[in-house]
Amino acid sequence: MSARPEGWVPDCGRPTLRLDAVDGEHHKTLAEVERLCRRFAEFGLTRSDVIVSCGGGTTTDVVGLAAALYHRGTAVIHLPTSLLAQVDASIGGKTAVNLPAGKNLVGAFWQPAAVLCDSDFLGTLPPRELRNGYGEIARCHFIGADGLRGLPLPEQIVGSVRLKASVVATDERDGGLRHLLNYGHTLGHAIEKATDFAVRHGEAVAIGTVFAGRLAGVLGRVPPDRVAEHEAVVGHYGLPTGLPADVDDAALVNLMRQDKKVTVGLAFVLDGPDGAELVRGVPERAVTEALAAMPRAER
Ligand SMILES: NC(=O)c1ccc[n+]([C@@H]2O[C@H](COP(=O)([O-])OP(=O)(O)OC[C@H]3O[C@@H](n4cnc5c(N)ncnc54)[C@H](O)[C@@H]3O)[C@@H](O)[C@H]2O)c1
Ligand SMILES: [Zn+2]
Repeated sequence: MSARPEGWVPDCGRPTLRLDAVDGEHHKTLAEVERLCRRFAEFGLTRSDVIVSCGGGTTTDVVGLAAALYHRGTAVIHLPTSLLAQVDASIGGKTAVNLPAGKNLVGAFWQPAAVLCDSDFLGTLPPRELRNGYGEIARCHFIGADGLRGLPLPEQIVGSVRLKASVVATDERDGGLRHLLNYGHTLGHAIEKATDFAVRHGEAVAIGTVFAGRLAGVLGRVPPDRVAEHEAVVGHYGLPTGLPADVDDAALVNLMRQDKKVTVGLAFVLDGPDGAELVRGVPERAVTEALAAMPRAER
C-alpha cells in the first residue's frame, strides 16, 4: 500500500516493527529490498522471527525477496490486498525486483509460510485494479479450472489459488508444467511493453488469452467453438478482447520473439486435443494471420 502514517498493527504478543512499504513498479527495486533489510537488522530481527507483507503484488514481491535474502531466508507470510496478488503474485514462491533492463530480472524462489487472502481487502480496490485481477482468473478457464465463471468472488479466488498451487507443487522451479500458468502471457507481455505498460498486466493477459484461442484455431489444434469460448470467457469478466488501437502487429511479433519461453522462433502455451501445452516453433505466418484477424479497440 502507499506510504501511510502509523496505523493499527494487531498485537501478536511479541515485539513488532511496522514498516511502510512504497508500492508500484518503480519501487520494486534492490534499493527497496536493502532498505527493508537494514531496518530488519536495526530492529534485531532473527531467522526465527516472521516477516508479514501486506499489499499488492509489487509489495509481496519486494517483501518476499527481502525475506528470501535476510539471514539467507526468514519466514514470510503474505497478506495480499489486490485481486491480482491474491490469485497470482503471492502464490507459488516466486519473488523478484526490477532492473532498468527489465521486469523481475533479480529474484529468488522463496515459498511463503502462509498466504491469507481476505476478500474484505478488495472492497477498497479501484474497479480497474479489480478487473486486472480477473485477467488471471479468466485464463484459468483454459488451464484446468473451467468452472469459475459465475461463482462468487471468494470461490473464484479459491479456485485460482488451488490451480496455481497444484501446478507449482508439480514444478516449483519452472522446469516444465509451470509454463501452463503463462497461458495468454506471450502476447500479453508484448502488449504491456508495446504500450509502455499503459495496458495493465491482467488486461494484456486477457487479450493474450483471446489471441491464444485464435492461434490454436489457425493451427487446427481446436475447433471454432473452442476459439469462440476464449472471447466469451474474457468478455464475461468485462475484460478487453481486442488489441489496443495503436499497436503495430510487426512490433508485437518482434516482442514475442524475445519472450523467455522462446529458444528458437515463437513459442506459446496453446490449447489442443490433450489440453494446454507449451508449443515451440510456431510458424510466424500463423501468428501474423491470427493477429490480423483479432478485433481492435477503436482509436
Ligand atoms: N511473484 C509472482 O509469481 C507474480 C505473479 C504475478 C504478478 N506478479 C507481480 O505483481 C505485480 C502486480 O501486482 P498488483 O497488480 O497487485 O500491483 P500493485 O502492488 O502495484 O497494486 C496495484 C494498485 O492497487 C493498490 N492497492 C492494492 N491493494 C489495495 C486495496 N486493498 N485497496 C486499494 N488499493 C489497493 C496499490 O496501492 C496499487 O496502486 C507486478 O509487479 C508483477 O510482476 C508477481
Ligand atoms: Zn500473469
